[in-house]
Amino acid sequence: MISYPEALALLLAEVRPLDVEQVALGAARLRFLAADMASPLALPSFDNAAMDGYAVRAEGDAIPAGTVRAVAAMHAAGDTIDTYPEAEACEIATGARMPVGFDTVVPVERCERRGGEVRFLADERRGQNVRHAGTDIGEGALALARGRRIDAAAIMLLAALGIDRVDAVRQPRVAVIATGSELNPTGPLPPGGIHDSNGPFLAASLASWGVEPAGRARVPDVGDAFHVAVRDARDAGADLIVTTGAVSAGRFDFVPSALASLGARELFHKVAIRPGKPLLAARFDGGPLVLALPGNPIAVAVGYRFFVAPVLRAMAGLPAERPTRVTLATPFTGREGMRHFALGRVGNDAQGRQVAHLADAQAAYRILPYTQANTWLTTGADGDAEAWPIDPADAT
Ligand SMILES: Nc1nc2c(c(=O)[nH]1)N[C@H]1C(S)=C(S)[C@@H](COP(=O)(O)OP(=O)(O)OC[C@H]3O[C@@H](n4cnc5c(N)ncnc54)[C@H](O)[C@@H]3O)O[C@H]1N2
Ligand code: MOO
Repeated sequence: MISYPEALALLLAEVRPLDVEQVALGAARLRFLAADMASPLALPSFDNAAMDGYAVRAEGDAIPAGTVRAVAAMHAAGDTIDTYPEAEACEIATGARMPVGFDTVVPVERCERRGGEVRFLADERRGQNVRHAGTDIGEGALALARGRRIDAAAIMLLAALGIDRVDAVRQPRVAVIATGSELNPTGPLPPGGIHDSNGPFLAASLASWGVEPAGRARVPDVGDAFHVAVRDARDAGADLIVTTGAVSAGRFDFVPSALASLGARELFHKVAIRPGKPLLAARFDGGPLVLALPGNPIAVAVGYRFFVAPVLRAMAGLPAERPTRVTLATPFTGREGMRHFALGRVGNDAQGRQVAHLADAQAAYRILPYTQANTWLTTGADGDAEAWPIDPADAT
């Protein structure tokens, strides 16, 4: 049986990075930047007040308590006039550009205003409460690097820089097909029926990654519905088709033969992993990749996390994900020759060190421990473990 690294290498050899397209900032969330972005502006673009108060020109290093200054004007954020040549003090709002020659802001709480004058109640330092141009980012500096996910923080910076279009990687088009005659939507179940949870799980996971859906189907184990769903996904231009179930050894495990009859070339079937061993990968020449995940829910979670996500990363032009090293609270003994993917929780021990605990009672059919875990764990060479975010969309 093929090992996990061998299987992944075969799979990734089939992936080409997706094209780049220009996207409006409002539609760019969850995509990946296709190029480094240099800052077209300095931020802040001008020296401005950090507090509401009075702008003054300090004469020495300090302004002693009791100093009185004549107030010239109210200077608010967005005001275009910025010279008050005769003024001693200028009432100023947070964010307003510092008037020319003014260098210090005294917060209003430490001021006493009497008519046209202001008196300072405490000693003040020269230069305080001014945010200088370029102290967030300088003009021409690297704002965001290629491969950076355009998340809300990136959108905040891009918007502040006045950038309304970005070069981003095209979203991958992914179809999901859940197989199983026992599967039902939510609602009352017939005898022996279960609710489809793999389909909604994959749809949610793929949405959190930021894929473009290219079809979603739930098909029985008999008839030609699977063939139709695969053809529909190909016709919809899917880059990747993810199926669940019917891929192991049973009488109704038709996915391997159905994919072959549709003309898909098998890359591998069965990987030395737990859970998820029966997993199959195939490719339609000139068409989509197919990842056929075994039906048990946690085998689907593993298939998504450790096969689908690396493919999505490669499509985005990202390098392989790097897990963090963690110490296991109790040693983990898996089966020789198998790569085990375990659920766990990373937390602090009594000394404040980070340790990982394996979730109790893990099994491929048990969903509850998955909802309680905060990390995936794989065992490292030296008995320590590698920790991976539960949702690969959270990986950097
Ligand atoms: N004789 C053998 N039996 C099994 C083997 C094997 O190697 N030899 N492998 C076991 C392993 S490991 C797994 S995993 C499962 C995978 O089997 P399939 O991929 O063929 O999946 P199914 O039989 O269709 O389903 C397995 C299990 O998962 C439930 N399921 C399926 N789809 C969904 C869904 N959309 N939502 C929720 N639950 C789903 C299904 O009802 C079954 O309980 O095979 C072992 N057996
Ligand atoms: O390995 Mo299967 O994928 O346990 O459930």
